[in-house]
Amino acid sequence: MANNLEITAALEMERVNYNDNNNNNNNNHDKVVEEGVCLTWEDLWVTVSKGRSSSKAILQGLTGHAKPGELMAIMGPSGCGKSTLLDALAGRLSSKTRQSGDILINGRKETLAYGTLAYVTQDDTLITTLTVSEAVYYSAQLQLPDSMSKSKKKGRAEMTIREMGLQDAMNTRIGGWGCKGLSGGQKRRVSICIEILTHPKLLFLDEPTSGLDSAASYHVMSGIASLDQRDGSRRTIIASIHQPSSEVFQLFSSLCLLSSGKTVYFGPAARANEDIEQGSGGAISTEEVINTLIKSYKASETYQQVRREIAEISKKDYGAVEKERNHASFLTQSVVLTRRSFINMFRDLGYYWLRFAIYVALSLGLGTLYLNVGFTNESIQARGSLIMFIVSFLTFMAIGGFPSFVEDMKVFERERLNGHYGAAAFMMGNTFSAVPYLLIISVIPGSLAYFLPGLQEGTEHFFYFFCVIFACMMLVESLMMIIASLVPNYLMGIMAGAGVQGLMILGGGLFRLPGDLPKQFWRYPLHYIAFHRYAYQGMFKNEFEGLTFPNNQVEGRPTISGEEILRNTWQVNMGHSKWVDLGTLLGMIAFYRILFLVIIKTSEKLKTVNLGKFMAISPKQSIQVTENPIVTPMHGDQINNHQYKIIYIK
Ligand SMILES: Nc1ncnc2c1ncn2[C@@H]1O[C@H](COP(=O)(O)OP(=O)(O)OP(=O)(O)O)[C@@H](O)[C@H]1O
Repeated sequence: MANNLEITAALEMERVNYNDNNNNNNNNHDKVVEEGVCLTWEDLWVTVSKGRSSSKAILQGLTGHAKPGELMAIMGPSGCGKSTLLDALAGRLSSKTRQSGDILINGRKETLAYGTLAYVTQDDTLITTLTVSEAVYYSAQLQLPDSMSKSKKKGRAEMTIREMGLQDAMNTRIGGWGCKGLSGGQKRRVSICIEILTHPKLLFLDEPTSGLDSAASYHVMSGIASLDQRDGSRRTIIASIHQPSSEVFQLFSSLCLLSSGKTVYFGPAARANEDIEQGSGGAISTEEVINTLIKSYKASETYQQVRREIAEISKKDYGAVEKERNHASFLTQSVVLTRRSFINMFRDLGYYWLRFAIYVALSLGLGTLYLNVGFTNESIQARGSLIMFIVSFLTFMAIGGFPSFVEDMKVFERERLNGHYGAAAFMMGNTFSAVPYLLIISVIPGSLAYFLPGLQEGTEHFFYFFCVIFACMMLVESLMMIIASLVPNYLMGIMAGAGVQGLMILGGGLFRLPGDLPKQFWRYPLHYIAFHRYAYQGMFKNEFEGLTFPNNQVEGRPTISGEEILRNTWQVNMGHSKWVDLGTLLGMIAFYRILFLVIIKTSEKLKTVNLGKFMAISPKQSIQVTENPIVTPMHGDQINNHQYKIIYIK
């Protein structure tokens, strides 16, 4: 932990850097080299296909620009395409949509480095158990390069929190059980802090004031508006916004007003009212005004002015955009994510502690039910059913952590989409952070369930028992993470998880002995892929091998050996040792985790085009057109008139 002196020094350095930046910017103005990112878009169409032969145009030929130092509002009624425009400009459209037109950076096709673009989503998916300073500092560690010292990262985090006016809430937890936490506006500002840590040049905000009252909206928006003045880095900020108050509206320098995916007004926010009044040509109702404006917009002087400005932008020298920025290494990200997740689990009572208490209670229940089970012939059945309960039900209970897994996935999806870290680092953090808790559950409740009934004596036997419980719990958690990455909500996840585990328990070879399992499905493949099979068999060998019981069934044979019971009663495969069964379980953990990684990597490819990186697009240069592009009729007349190209994004 960096001490306060170091942090103060780092804060001071950040300020000096900002001032230097400011001076450089001013100097650059003298040399007519503009700083920052200028975004232009021309004839931008976005469509989604509706069935085989038709598609719906969400954005219809939009043209505009956002310059450095500008705060632009995208406004319009619900469903007019604000979020779609924002996503298109940020390169985050889902791969299900199609896009055509030019989106350029500083008049050119450029790729912005990681960290120079940020996107603040509408939902505040935050880890609620963390305090504001922890949440922002963990993010700083995940995003800023390893070469930056800890104290500098801490300084950057603190500076950003102050920039967004959250200094008084620095040590307040965001939310969580039994904690009032932050207000909606404060949460929104934490989300913004997390995204601006890298000092992005281009900042997108999707409805930053949604759900907030007018005072909170003003607080959030004035924080955003003043970002530029505070660090002088001439950011280009674009925000979609719904019905802002006049105070909030005055903070914007330009406005893009949409209706049904078309431009109603584009230009300086201060002139909007006047221009709209003039352009509406005496129309009275809002609908009439909008229709008149849409019709006249492309023939208007305002539109010609926008086109002239775009042409000018392409001629201006904005200097080179940053091509590459350093990022925290995979190892750092894995360690930070493990630590963050560990703390989250520690503070979230429902995650492990409640489960731990229930495990203790159940294990005490088992201990008293099977107390000193003894070595009678009846104890054979008792030992068997005890193991069956432990392997099936105690591990099944890991399903209780499912809502938390879903929350983890939401945070991951936001952070991953914004390019904070990779899927592999998340998988590592998620795997290792759970290990200490599962070890505690395996040792303490495991000991109660083992020693109270008096299962087979010996350190090796208990060690094996503990390893199998631990492996099974890791497996159930891994399985649940796979399910969490596939289902849309936790109710469906819990049902799917319970269903899959129920089938595996049935096919494990205990409720129906392996030889009696129907061949189709139950034996091949279920019996072999259900981890319960290896857990049951390993646990049975561990318990029965080496023991002898009285035989009260066959006359003339006073005893029966554990090996005979395994072979004849439980049909256990004695061809390999119990350690092979344990090894198989450990191998399955690795397999499940790799499968989880593959699924999240595949699904993120399907969901979006860019991850954290932004690539300006131009139909002529950067987008690959499929060999035989199917040109879908899309508001046919307009397409033909304007000769739009339909472009398929890879
Ligand atoms: N991937 C998609 N598939 C189908 N329709 C879509 C898709 N994305 C957006 N739409 C539709 O396009 C229209 C515009 O959606 P968008 O979310 O951009 O509107 P919005 O102006 O941001 O609305 P709101 O203010 O309510 O958030 C809506 O009718 C929406 O249903």
